[in-house]
Amino acid sequence: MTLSVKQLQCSRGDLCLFQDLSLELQAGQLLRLEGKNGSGKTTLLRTLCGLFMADEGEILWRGESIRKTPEVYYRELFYLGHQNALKLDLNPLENLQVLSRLVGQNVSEEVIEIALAKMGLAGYEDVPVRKLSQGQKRRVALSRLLINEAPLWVLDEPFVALDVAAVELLQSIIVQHVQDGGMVILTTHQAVPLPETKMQRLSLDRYV
Ligand SMILES: Nc1ncnc2c1ncn2[C@@H]1O[C@H](COP(=O)(O)OP(=O)(O)OP(=O)(O)O)[C@@H](O)[C@H]1O
Repeated sequence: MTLSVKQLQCSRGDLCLFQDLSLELQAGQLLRLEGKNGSGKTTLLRTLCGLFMADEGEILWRGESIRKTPEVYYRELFYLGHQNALKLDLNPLENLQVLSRLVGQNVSEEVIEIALAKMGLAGYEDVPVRKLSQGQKRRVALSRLLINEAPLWVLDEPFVALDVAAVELLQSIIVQHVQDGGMVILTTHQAVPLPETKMQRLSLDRYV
């Protein structure tokens, strides 16, 4: 299981954010993407998820272009962007049910309740998401990490809005996923310790 990025170039308008960017990530590895505000981290993550078109280069998953076999790639990819992608009128349980059905998963209510409880949301299962705090909303979105089956996680600033306990919890979930042979690509401006021996770092500052 390998993700290969070859000579990628991305622009926003007339501004070239990065070019000739290549990387390779294997099972059991983590990539920490670094760079100042506006350097193109979100653009790169969105490009890796097929949500933004690169000017040049290619992205291969298991040796095949993600454009050629998108159904394989999207089954094995979990993307969490800045937005939590939650329906405010639905409660956490309903949100997670809908979101897992969208990716073809049928997760039982019990499994979702366990995930919510692990994320510190026991007792909030039936509360409409609009009544939750920012950090609680983020915790609902992050509960998806505990129920999805994708090996490749792409996480854009996952630690934002979390308190110290939730940061530690998320850290341990990421470490466990990597230990289990999964792959994680993330950005964070926070100094969160992650397992150095399994981690690659890539700074976009050298591309601008
Ligand atoms: N929708 C858009 N249209 C035009 N330009 C955009 C758009 N989104 C982002 N940009 C520009 O692309 C550049 C890279 O933005 P991007 O969000 O990828 O950076 P980032 O490294 O994730 O930043 P941050 O650390 O602030 O989240 C910025 O200069 C930004 O202004």
